[in-house]
Amino acid sequence: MFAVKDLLLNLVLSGVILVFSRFIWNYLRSPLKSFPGPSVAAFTNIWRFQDVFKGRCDLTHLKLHRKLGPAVRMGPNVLSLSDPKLISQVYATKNPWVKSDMYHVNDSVVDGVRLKNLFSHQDEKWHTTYIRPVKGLYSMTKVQDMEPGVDVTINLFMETIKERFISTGKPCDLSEYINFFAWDVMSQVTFSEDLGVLKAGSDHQGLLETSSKVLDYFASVCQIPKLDMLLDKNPICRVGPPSFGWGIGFTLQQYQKRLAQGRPSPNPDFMDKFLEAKDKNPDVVNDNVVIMYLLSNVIAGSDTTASTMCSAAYHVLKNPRVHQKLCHELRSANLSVPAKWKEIQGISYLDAVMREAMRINPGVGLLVERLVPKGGFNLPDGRFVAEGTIVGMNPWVVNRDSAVFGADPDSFIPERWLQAEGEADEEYKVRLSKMKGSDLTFGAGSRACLGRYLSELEAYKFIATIFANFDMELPSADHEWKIINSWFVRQENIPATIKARA
Ligand code: HEM
Repeated sequence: MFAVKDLLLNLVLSGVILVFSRFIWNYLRSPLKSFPGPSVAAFTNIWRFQDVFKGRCDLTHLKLHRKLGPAVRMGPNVLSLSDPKLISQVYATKNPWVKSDMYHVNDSVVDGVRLKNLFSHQDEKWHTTYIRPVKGLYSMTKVQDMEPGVDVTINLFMETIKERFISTGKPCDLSEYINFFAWDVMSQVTFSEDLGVLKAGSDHQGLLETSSKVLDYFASVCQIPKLDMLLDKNPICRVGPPSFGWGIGFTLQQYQKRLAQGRPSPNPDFMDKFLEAKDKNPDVVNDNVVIMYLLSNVIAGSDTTASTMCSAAYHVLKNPRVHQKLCHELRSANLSVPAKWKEIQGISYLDAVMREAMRINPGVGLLVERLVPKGGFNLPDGRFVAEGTIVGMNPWVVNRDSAVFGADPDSFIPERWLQAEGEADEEYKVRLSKMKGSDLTFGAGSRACLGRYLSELEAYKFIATIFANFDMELPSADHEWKIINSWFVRQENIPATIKARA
């Protein structure tokens, strides 16, 4: 009996000694000892794991940078940077720095085979090969082909709101309904069929909930990517988040239906365009690659765009001055319902509101990590960062740099995007271009967001249409929403009373 007890005690003690030795080894080996940061972060990545797990690491990152300067150690080998001047170096277009191992966690395993995707692949050659056949489909000009699909879903949203909330007087949680809209619209433009969440008024298939759980897992575990091998990618016993089973099943079903019924679909959609890409590039695009393209639309493009639209709706409703001005601009433009993309181009206040909504609440909220290449590099202040160090910038930190974005960067002030009274044309041009070039909402360089213009088309049209047609109000001036940052940033609790426009 005593022997077993002693053995267990010895095992526990050895484990503790091993873990502490590892921490000390991490510290001694760390190339970042001279950089400031939380002391525990010099020994272990567990510090950043727990910080992300709590769901507001953007606040921690912002606080640390404001206190400690533009380079903060977040782990034994992880450095967070905040100087927007470094964007073009860390996220270069030519000879891009490789993505760190955090992205491995985003791979999926099907029948024992690890499947990578456009977002997670670290190999730039692979990435270039597979993005080339479809990249052109996401230009601002080409995404306008998808406008009819966006319109179908905006109409459905308007009808649903009238039926469930305007006619009953019940408050509508915009965070929920904007998410339903965002998932349905991305499915509509991808497959010409929505997911049915708006119609049901609920996440009846559990797809949105699964997405949140997958993201919660990704965000924390990618801070210590090796953990993934013990959890989700464990070959013996998987201990991971729920899988996207229903979403994958829906995608396969839609794909098989399209192959059986023939093309094209009545409205242009991405599935037709991906099938055209398959015809033109048979050596690169096969059925599995088409499925990868289809899934990346829905999975990468729904939560992120919902986050932007929630941010715009919430901040406008919280700021009566902005609310009044936006409604005035939109309503005097006599827009169609839904508002057409071409009609809203000249409404500079709408553009300012949307840019500010993204600046203050970018849809991605962790460090966007890269590996420092051979030879290392010097920070603008001369400090050296060695090759192999993981560096990253958090859009939530960079987007609040007052040297670029002006005074009061934590406040929602759309006017910062407009020409100020007395500001010369040239001065404004330079200031605006600096702000646009420093905004990290959609990432930057060779791995910048593929869906940026699609997302903007959808979000601008949606916000223009609802504010032009509905009078909305939060329950009180001091009402606060809830933000959860787990790579993608989601929001909860935006209850609004909605009436048809007076
Ligand atoms: C407001 C909405 C969106 C935001 C804030 C956003 C943000 C981002 C960011 C920051 C990255 C770079 C990640 C990195 O460097 O690690 C990215 C990449 C990506 N996004 Fe988006 N995104 C949005 C909408 C979309 C949409 C609508 C789609 C698809 C239709 C999409 C598809 C992708 C893909 C495929 C990548 C990987 C690109 C690559 O590595 O080449 N995103 N996104």
